[in-house]
Amino acid sequence: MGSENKKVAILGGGNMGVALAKGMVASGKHEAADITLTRRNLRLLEGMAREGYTITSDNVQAVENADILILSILPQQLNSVLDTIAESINPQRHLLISIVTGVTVVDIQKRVGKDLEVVRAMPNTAIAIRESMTCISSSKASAANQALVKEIFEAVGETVEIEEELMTSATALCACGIAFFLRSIRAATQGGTEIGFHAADALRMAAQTAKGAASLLLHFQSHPENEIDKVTSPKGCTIAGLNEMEHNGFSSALIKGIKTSSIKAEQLYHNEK
Ligand SMILES: NC(=O)C1=CN([C@@H]2O[C@H](COP(=O)(O)OP(=O)(O)OC[C@H]3O[C@@H](n4cnc5c(N)ncnc54)[C@H](OP(=O)(O)O)[C@@H]3O)[C@@H](O)[C@H]2O)C=CC1
Ligand SMILES: O=C(O)[C@@H]1CCC=N1
Repeated sequence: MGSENKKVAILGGGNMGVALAKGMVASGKHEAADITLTRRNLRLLEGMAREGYTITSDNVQAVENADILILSILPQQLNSVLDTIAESINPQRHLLISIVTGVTVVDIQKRVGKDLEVVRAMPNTAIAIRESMTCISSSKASAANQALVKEIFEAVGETVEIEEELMTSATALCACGIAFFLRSIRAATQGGTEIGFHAADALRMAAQTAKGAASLLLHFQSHPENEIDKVTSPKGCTIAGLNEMEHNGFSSALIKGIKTSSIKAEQLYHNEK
């Protein structure tokens, strides 16, 4: 049975929970009526209810009505949610997918106290428009559940299967990465405004240029330097600007930021306990 016939409970209807639900329905493989979203402040999910999703503050009820459970709460909120739902989890029925940063499969299984199949997935906010890069670690799940999870996330973007040990690295590169690339577009916009464009025009121009740059790599499957070499004319303005950025630590700042995020991702849950 494919994921389209399954009832899904997304525990934690915040930024990612809502984006994931919208992406799943936009894929055409899921109906809003088959997806339940939970959060404590239900008022903030009223818009989703109007779109046909079931909303509730009752995590136990959501679990009892679902086949697939998706944990989308913050690491510091996890233990209390798992303690609430543990008794209602039926390992024969439920598959649990966790997108919670820095929490391992074993952490979840130990807290629930049952031999439950757990798959970790790390999507990013582009899941709302089905453009996520989702890293999945599902090697400990059955082949059927591995296929199910892949199907869910392939409907909302690209997927890659990775070792669980690399999950926090994937968080830094792909989930936090959305913010890093957006900040670079924001900075380009500020530069564009300083050299003569209205901010709104500069933003549109910078965003489409960034999209074109990423698309070149994906389309030609080429290395960034190959594409950069095509832009940098001898004695030209691109190499002058690029070198000025590098003298100011452009690549270094990005590399250091990604490493810092990866270390922090590892600590989010384990330092809380
Ligand atoms: N944001 C991102 O780009 C990404 C985030 N992640 C991970 O996904 C998870 C969710 O992140 P994000 O959506 O950004 O965080 P949010 O804070 O936006 O969402 C968390 C949600 O959980 C709800 N919540 C808290 N306690 C409970 C509870 N007891 N029962 C039900 N719902 C509860 C909160 O609502 P309320 O307070 O009303 O209960 C809130 O809406 C995190 O673990 C994060 O690390 C992963 C990939 C990308
Ligand atoms: O900043 C965070 O902790 C979360 C995890 C990945 C993206 N946002």
